[in-house]
Amino acid sequence: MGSRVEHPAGGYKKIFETCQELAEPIEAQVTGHIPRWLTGSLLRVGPGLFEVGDQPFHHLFDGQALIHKFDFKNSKVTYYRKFVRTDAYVRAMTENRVVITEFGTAAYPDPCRNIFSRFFTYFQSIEITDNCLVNIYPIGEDFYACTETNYITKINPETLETLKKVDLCRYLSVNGVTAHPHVDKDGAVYNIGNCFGKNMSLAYNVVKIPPLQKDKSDPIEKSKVVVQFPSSERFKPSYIHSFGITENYFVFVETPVKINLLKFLSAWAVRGTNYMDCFESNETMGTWFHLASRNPAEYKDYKFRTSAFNLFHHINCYEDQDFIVVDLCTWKGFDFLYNYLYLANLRNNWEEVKKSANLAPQPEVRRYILPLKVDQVSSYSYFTFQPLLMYKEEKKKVISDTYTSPQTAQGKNLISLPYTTATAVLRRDGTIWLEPEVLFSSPRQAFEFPQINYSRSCGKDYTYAYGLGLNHFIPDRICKLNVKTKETWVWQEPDSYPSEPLFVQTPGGLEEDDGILLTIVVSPGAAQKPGYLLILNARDLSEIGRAEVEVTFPVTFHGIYKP
Ligand SMILES: CCCCCCCCCCCCCCCC(=O)OC/C=C(C)/C=C/C=C(C)/C=C/C1=C(C)CCCC1(C)C
Ligand SMILES: [Fe+2]
Repeated sequence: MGSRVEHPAGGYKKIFETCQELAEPIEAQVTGHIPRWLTGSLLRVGPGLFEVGDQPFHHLFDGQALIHKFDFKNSKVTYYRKFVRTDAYVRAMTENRVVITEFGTAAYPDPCRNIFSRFFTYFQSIEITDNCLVNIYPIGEDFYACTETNYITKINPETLETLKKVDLCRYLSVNGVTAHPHVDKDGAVYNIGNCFGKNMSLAYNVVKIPPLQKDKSDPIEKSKVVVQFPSSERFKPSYIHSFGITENYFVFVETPVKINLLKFLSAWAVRGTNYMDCFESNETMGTWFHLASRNPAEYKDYKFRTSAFNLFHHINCYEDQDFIVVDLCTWKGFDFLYNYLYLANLRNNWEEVKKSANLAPQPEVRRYILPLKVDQVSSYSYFTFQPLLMYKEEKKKVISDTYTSPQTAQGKNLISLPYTTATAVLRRDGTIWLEPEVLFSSPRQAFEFPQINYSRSCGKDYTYAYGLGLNHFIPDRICKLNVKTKETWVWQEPDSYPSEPLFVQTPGGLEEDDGILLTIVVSPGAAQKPGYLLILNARDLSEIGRAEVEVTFPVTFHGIYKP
């Protein structure tokens, strides 16, 4: 699955270019075939406008949200796209400048206003962005586009019109939530977000938006916090991009990528800095795993620790006997990966792109296993927990802190599942040190933007994960990974740049991988049309069909298939 493909022509630069929205849907030219049962829409979102007037956006996560839609009906395919009319977009268009600060681009006060009015604007409270470029998810019968702040934007999934902006802070005690909620079979939506409470008390809140109400009222109005995870540091919550859920547990991985709240609340408002300026790495804490039970919703005070990594995407988690299996797309080390995702880096020539990726954290798909039965040992282990300071020398410390005794499980591997090499070792200070089993690793070749057969396998034992292959950050292949055998499959074509593959199950399909993958591909080479929707057989990644259009697509992050 590790790609050896090179991109000297730099065709990937196309996916970081501004495009126009469409006045109406365009019909695509189909080759191969479109399964007759595929009747629905593929909705995806990403940045579509990378500059306003003469002001460029600097970071991959700054461009203004553009929604893409492929409709499938009677084996015909149409394509449509529209910018979301967020406040960030509408005000930028109106004033022809960046008005709301984005992730890596600060907005400056209107130069036309006089010096006194500009001075006061500097001290106004921070205007949080509603630029919903990351994902789309259902709540009740509605669809929302989102970023990771407290604002989500309701859209019409047919016309792509923007319907309303919702401030989650009005209903929930959170400052933002992830763009990766879990949606239960009954339609309940679970998510997690930072909560900066009274007296600067910090926590991570798991929230639940209930399913569609009998009286058809808006489920968001009935949303509530179900459980809280504590923060490892008083003023510095960790950045969270996704979380895990099993039948009975929530899994939260607290990484060393920290948001410095003091910087966020003070410096930014005064000096016109941006979100990226508020991040820092904790070089000593490593990574902490947390668990909470779902019913009753209760935090479980295990102290699972491992070495430092960045985490954006959980693949899946499940319970097996007295263990929780947690599969993750990790990036090794505490250096924040987003530091390497400035557009200037990604738009560089291929040799430069490779140089920069060589300096960044390296990707690895890992399986961690959390033992649930550690009570009998913790009762007589020395359990006054102190933050560990010596993670740099972790291996040495594991040896000196642990000892094997006939009465306790200290120093022994607590994992007894026969199929894994992952370990969990109880240490004298009461922490449980985890070492992963590596499911996939290849230098600077990431298996990212993971997907599974979600309706069948989320939170359950499973076999297959699908993902986008990143070659020095450039998306150039679609991958499938058997998480049990580590067997891999790849779809790849020269000078072609695909997106996250969404799995759609074949109606009545019996096997976990009975289905198709939908991905949108940019192919700027002259010999073909510049963009297409690609349908792959999820069994072996062979091509079933493609629907080509005369336009390219800027990068998209996530999306959904709406049957
Ligand atoms: C698809 C191909 C991509 C090509 C290159 C990609 C390389 C990618 C490497 C893999 C990892 C990818 C992770 C993708 C993550 C993603 O989609 O991130 C988008 C995240 C965004 C836009 C986050 C916005 C967060 C904000 C604005 C947070 C704001 C806040 C704070 C920082 C502190 C206070 C609270 C608040 C306001 C929520
Ligand atoms: Fe994501």
